[in-house]
Amino acid sequence: MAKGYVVLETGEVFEGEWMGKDQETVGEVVFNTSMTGYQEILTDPSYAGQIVTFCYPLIGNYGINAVDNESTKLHAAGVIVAEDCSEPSHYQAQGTLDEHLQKAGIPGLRGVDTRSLVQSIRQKGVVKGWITTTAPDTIDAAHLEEKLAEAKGINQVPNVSVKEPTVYFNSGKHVVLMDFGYKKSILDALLAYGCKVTVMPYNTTLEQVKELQPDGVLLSNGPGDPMALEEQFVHIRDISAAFPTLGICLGHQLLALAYGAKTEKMHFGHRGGNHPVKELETGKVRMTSQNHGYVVLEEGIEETPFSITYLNVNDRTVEGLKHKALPIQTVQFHPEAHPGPSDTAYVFESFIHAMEKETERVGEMTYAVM
Ligand SMILES: NC(=O)CC[C@H](N)C(=O)O
Repeated sequence: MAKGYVVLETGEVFEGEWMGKDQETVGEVVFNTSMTGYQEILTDPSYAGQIVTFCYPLIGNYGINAVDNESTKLHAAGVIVAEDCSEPSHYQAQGTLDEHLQKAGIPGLRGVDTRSLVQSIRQKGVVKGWITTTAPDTIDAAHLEEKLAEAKGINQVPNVSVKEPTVYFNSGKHVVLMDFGYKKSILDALLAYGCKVTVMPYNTTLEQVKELQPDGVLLSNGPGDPMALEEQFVHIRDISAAFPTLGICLGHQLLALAYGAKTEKMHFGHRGGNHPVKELETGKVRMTSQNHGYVVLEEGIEETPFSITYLNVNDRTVEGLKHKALPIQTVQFHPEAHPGPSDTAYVFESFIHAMEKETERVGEMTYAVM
């Protein structure tokens, strides 16, 4: 098997064996600590343009199946694993990770010292990397810089968002799902609660949402820097002021920014299935699924109409917000899980409840006028 290398922006080189598509790649090198869920992670549009390093030492052991996709394609730019299992064992398995990467056109490396690679990212922060077969001793700084400049930019949302509205019919509350790169599990969670869902492009305006007469709006997860979507902030603010709103991950960051909060890039982000968050109202700690590289800053929240609902137990970063007057709630973590624990699935219930309360409130107002 051909040798391959991941060459980091810092000049560090990690060696491995080539797997997947026979084609070089560049992207931001991030790591995920989940023990399982590699298929969901690689198909999550939030990873568009990133090279995902799996911390868990054995990946691919239950193969790739037809049910765990979070979207219709693999979005990660590359994959790095310590050991890749070539003989998966699972009743649903339809192939190996390697085969799947080849078909999807995604390159990867196996046999990499992922512990050292992750330690380096933890120390120096996320950096860009280049997966290549070029012998590292022939690469000079200018060549590396030129290659890394090919990495996709921080605004991948227009590439992953739907272009046309898509409706999923059901009998319950009607939710507009603003698609910044939504995970299928978010749609599935809404459908499981009986919601009718209209998936709308990321740049939908208040007028367009109003025409659909929804009961609520959900702003999805998605790739890149939330500040790259600055021109949408005014629309996001208008939409969220008009309907009960839930923001998840990128959706949370966008809502916070739309109301005047600030975000920053984290040193190496939160990506994994066991991030503890504390609900401030109850003091309860819950395990959450996470995947983000940016974070809403606590400083400055008091100048916005939001209060903080959740904090990360490990680093005290903001994990959730609630508008003080309007039915707007946001979470940085992923209540839909996939992969990871579903301890916070109740967030969807609370959103349904907010839509029901709003229907009641509007009903009472109509009754009072009559
Ligand atoms: N999963 C997400 O929505 C990620 C949000 C954003 N792209 C970040 O990395 O912080």
